[in-house]
Amino acid sequence: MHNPVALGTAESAAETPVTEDYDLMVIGAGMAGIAAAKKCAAEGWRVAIVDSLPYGGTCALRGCDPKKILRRGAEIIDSARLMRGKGIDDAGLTMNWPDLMAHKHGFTDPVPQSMESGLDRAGVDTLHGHARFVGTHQIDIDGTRYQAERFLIATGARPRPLNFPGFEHLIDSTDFLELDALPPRILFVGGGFISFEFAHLVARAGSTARIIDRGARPLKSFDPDLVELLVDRGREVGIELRRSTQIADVKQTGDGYQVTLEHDGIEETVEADLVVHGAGRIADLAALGLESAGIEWSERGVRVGAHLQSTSNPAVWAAGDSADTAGLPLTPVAVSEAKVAASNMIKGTTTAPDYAGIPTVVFTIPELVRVGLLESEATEQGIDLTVRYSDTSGWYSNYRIGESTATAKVLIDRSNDLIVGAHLLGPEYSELVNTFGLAIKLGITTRQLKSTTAAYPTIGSDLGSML
Ligand SMILES: Cc1cc2nc3c(=O)[nH]c(=O)nc-3n(C[C@H](O)[C@H](O)[C@H](O)COP(=O)(O)OP(=O)(O)OC[C@H]3O[C@@H](n4cnc5c(N)ncnc54)[C@H](O)[C@@H]3O)c2cc1C
Ligand SMILES: NC(=O)c1ccc[n+]([C@@H]2O[C@H](COP(=O)([O-])OP(=O)(O)OC[C@H]3O[C@@H](n4cnc5c(N)ncnc54)[C@H](O)[C@@H]3O)[C@@H](O)[C@H]2O)c1
Repeated sequence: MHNPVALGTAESAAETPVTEDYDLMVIGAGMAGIAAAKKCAAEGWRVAIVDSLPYGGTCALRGCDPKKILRRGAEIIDSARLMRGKGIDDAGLTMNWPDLMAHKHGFTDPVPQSMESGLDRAGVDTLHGHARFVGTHQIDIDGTRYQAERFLIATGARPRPLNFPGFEHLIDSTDFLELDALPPRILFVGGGFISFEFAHLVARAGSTARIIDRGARPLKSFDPDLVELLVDRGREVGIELRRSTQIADVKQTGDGYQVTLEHDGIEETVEADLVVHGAGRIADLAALGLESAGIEWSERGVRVGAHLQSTSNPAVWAAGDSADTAGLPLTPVAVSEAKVAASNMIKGTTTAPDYAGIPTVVFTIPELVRVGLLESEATEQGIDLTVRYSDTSGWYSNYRIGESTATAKVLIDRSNDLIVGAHLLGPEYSELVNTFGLAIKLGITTRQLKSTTAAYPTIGSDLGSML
């Protein structure tokens, strides 16, 4: 933790004294901000980082990591159920939510201190408070003013504001990951990552899950055939999906909620004990005073050029969920963009991030995975495709664990034998996709991939047969 010392006066008309003068100030101590701060400090730059919340950001504290710890409980319940009558008696097996939460806290609680210590060791000044631009090269942090030659905006994303009557009754993903108990009936607004992942979790914990999506197709960025298989598998464990349905309003009723749904002009009211926001996230920029620094932005993020520098203020860079780039709002993308932005600042270069081969996973049970192009995108690009579609449910790996929903769709460019997309639905396929990602990134042909030998029997040894 850094104690500021007053240095001089502000460069602009502002009269508040400027406390420090840095080579780089990073706003947001999530995965993007921390990666960039360390990289620039390693070059001998004077670097400061600030966050209004404990250090660690969404992924480590309120997203990927705690979510997947809680999912472990659901995995065990589901795995035992799949082995019912095959040697496992799952009668009486239950998820103890408070114990699972305590297990989660065992991971998340030490994160802020350990992140901050790592930054301290790297020579980065660690600041706390809400940052707001007050000039092209100045920010205010809770009444103290700082000046820097450059800024990296890495403020992440927040739930998209909703406007139907009663929206204030919804809890968001952060609240969900802190729940003391799971109530019996949970309704999720939106048919994306958050709703599907949480619905698969609560369904194994004994709650009923209902997902309301305003679109006809949930999980739109994934292969539509595989999404339908996942929806069917979800139905088997009690997850109900309503498509093309709007929320008309949410009313509190004693200790629960009445949610009025509207589909094709017809209204229907359903009961829920909890209503969860899974209707998308927007860049967290509205309270950052970007106008004071002439920084163009939208809800997609800070407008940046291909090398992540602001299109309107050359002192400003952006990375991760708060940058308007072609990269998806995912942790590996945030880290990769932050490293590219830092490298461009240090070397004065104009490198663009390379998003090729970065996989994305919906951590449902089983998991849904994508890397590379969708089949429709590849066809639109005129690629002469071979589509290798395999129902892998009967393969040894899935037979062994009793899973009856598993599929692979691999898209291969016939002209050069390169994989352009891989879409998988099945247990442990979130590990297998990393090999597909490697092949896409490094331009490994299917012939070369098939020439490698995996340990047997492993999920990796199924890869050759998927090609
Ligand atoms: C429930 C959930 C599950 C997810 N699961 C996955 C997953 O499994 N895999 C995956 O790849 N991605 C996942 N994501 C997405 C992933 O968490 C984000 O893409 C990633 O955290 C973005 O990192 P970031 O550094 O850009 O922003 P963040 O980690 O959000 O960090 C931004 C930081 O900026 C701070 N901040 C904001 N405004 C200010 C301000 N004005 N002053 C000071 N500080 C400020 C915030 O407090 C925050 O700590 C998930 C997201 C959610 C919500
Ligand atoms: N495993 C992961 O990598 C992971 C997990 C969770 C979140 N995330 C990140 O967080 C982001 C946000 O997740 P998310 O699930 O909130 O959003 P999302 O963008 O994945 O899905 C939002 C869904 O909500 C629907 N929707 C929007 N407004 C609605 C309304 N008023 N009523 C009904 N439906 C509505 C949309 O049609 C869409 O299907 C994701 O884009 C993802 O990048 C990633």
